[in-house]
Amino acid sequence: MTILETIRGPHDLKALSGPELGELAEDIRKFLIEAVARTGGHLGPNLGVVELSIALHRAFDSPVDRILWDTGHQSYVHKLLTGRQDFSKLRGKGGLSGYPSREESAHDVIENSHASTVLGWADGLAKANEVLGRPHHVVAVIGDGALTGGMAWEALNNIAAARDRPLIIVVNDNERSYGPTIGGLADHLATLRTTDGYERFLSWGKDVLQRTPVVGQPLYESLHGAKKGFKDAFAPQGMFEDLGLKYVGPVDGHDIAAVESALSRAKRFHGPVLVHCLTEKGRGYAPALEDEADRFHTVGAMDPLTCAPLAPLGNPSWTSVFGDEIAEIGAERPDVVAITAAMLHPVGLTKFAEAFPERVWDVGIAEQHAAVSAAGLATGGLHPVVAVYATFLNRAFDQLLMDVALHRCGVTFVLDRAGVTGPDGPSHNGMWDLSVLQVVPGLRIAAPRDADRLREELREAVTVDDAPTVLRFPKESVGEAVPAIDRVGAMDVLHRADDPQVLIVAVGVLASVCLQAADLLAGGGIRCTVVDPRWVKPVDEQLAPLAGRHRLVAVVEDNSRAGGVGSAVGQALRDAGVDVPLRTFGIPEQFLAHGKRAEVLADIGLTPVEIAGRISAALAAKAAVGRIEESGE
Ligand SMILES: Cc1ncc(C[n+]2csc(CCOP(=O)(O)OP(=O)(O)O)c2C)c(N)n1
Ligand SMILES: CC(=O)[C@@H](O)[C@H](O)COP(=O)(O)O
Ligand SMILES: [Mg+2]
Repeated sequence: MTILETIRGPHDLKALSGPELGELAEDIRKFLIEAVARTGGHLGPNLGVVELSIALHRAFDSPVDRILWDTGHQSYVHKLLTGRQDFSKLRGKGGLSGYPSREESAHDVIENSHASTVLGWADGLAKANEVLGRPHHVVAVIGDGALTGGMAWEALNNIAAARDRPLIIVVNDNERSYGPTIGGLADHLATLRTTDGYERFLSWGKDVLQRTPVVGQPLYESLHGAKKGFKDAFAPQGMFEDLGLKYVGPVDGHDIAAVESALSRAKRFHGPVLVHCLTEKGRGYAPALEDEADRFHTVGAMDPLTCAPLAPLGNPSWTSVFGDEIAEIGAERPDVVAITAAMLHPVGLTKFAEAFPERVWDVGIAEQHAAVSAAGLATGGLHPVVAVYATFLNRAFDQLLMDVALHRCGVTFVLDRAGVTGPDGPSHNGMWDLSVLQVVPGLRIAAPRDADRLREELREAVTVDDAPTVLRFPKESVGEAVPAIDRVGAMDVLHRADDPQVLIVAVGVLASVCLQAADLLAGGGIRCTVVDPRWVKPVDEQLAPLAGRHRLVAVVEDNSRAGGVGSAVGQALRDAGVDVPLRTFGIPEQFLAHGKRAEVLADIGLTPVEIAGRISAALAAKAAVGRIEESGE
């Protein structure tokens, strides 16, 4: 039996000796590499926090003390130490979540997994402790990447305002987000790292001087008294202390005893303390350490020895089609520039950045800044392409509305991972963009159905220089090309029948699902037209007259049913006085549990069989109403 297998909860850690703790850390690394290779997941970040997680659970009494993880992608070790060691279905349907989950454990508090929120949560929880007179600790673990987010700084400002309210911030500084963390903050953390020499000098001084007869002790005391002056002079590290936070560190985040001792010191301090821990992303696994791009931030299922993917590589990903095309556009258009919020490679900007390094900016985990600075770039005469995951655009809604759209800036937002994403669970589905963006005046949204349309619509988007444009596409591989047989307005007609009864409006990647549904319906004698509007906002002017020639309209979208394309089409029909019943097949208004994308789509009925069945039922219901009306019942 390994030591890890004996750990049922944090209390089991407390009795372990130093060597046993070292063995436990080894067990955990071995476990993580084997388990995450089987299922996929956030391997690099978790390998980096093994000792830190052990030390946290020894120094504090979770769940009475609250240990909070920013983003939560680095909580696997925390799970292992809090009674969750069945990783066989990690991120899969019915298995453990890839993030903290309140349903799974009382030790988990935050599960939103959008970065930079932990300090706000900690501030609130610490205030609640104060008001309710609870003596418990609140500990927030935040990465150097997450610390680049504006929300973290709003929280720091508040935390620093109460100098006697205890709150412990652990900065897990591995010098990376996906790639190296950038900007002034990263530079400042780098400066703090160099104070290591100063700390060692101090402890050497303490040893030597305290042992020196007569003059030693007074000399040490005056040296210690002058500590702040020394630090400022030799190793400027004032920012956190100037803000009003006690700074402890830097601490070797892989030395359990050192981290535990720093945390114990922090616990005794009756105010906000920041403990700066230095860790290595991917620690202990050579392939991760050799991966310069992102240190195995996330991996798919793979062979742990060769790192070869377990699933065969299919068609290229949507991301890579975008990445190739934007690089080509960049070569033709010197005014096209790109912005990423700390995700250069995952959003497909690698080629563009290699070709035009001076025309791409990584702004950190700062989607709001990405949008506003894009407005500035556009006003300055460039055409910015802001590439983010759909779910993270939520952060920048106000900036898109007020800075980009109100100012009529030509900015293209490229939303990867739109629709159901799957294994990352409720926080990562990009299922709200088509709803929240409907209200933005002047905005145009394209939802390509295949790779050719992605290229075509991206090129159309970057020609719009007086309004924002959005392009959205899902995770994973592009399917086969779906050819158009005709055009109506700017819409592609994908399927047509004589004397059609049902108009199916297929949004983006769901076009092929709609065509299969139309085939099934044809088998039952129901004749359909299937169109892909290509640009789903604004609604094409030809859609209402086309709808008027059918008995039922079905809008199929990989987005919340509330307020998406279905709602916009319904509004357009009403405005045009077209009285045809409309059904929207989209994502129900709920947070979707993790699982494979295909499983989640099946669970919510976005499959050809379900859609065909429901269209057929809707048509039958309409016919029944018609018969009742005719007979005057
Ligand atoms: C608002 C938001 N934007 C982007 C992301 C995607 N993302 C997840 S982890 C990560 C990097 C985090 O870096 P850091 O906080 O230093 O943690 P590390 O992985 O290095 O431990 C990013 C950009 C996110 N989760 N939330
Ligand atoms: C935590 C986070 O937000 C990212 O790491 C995300 O999990 C990556 O998702 P993909 O694996 O789809 O790139
Ligand atoms: Mg980091």
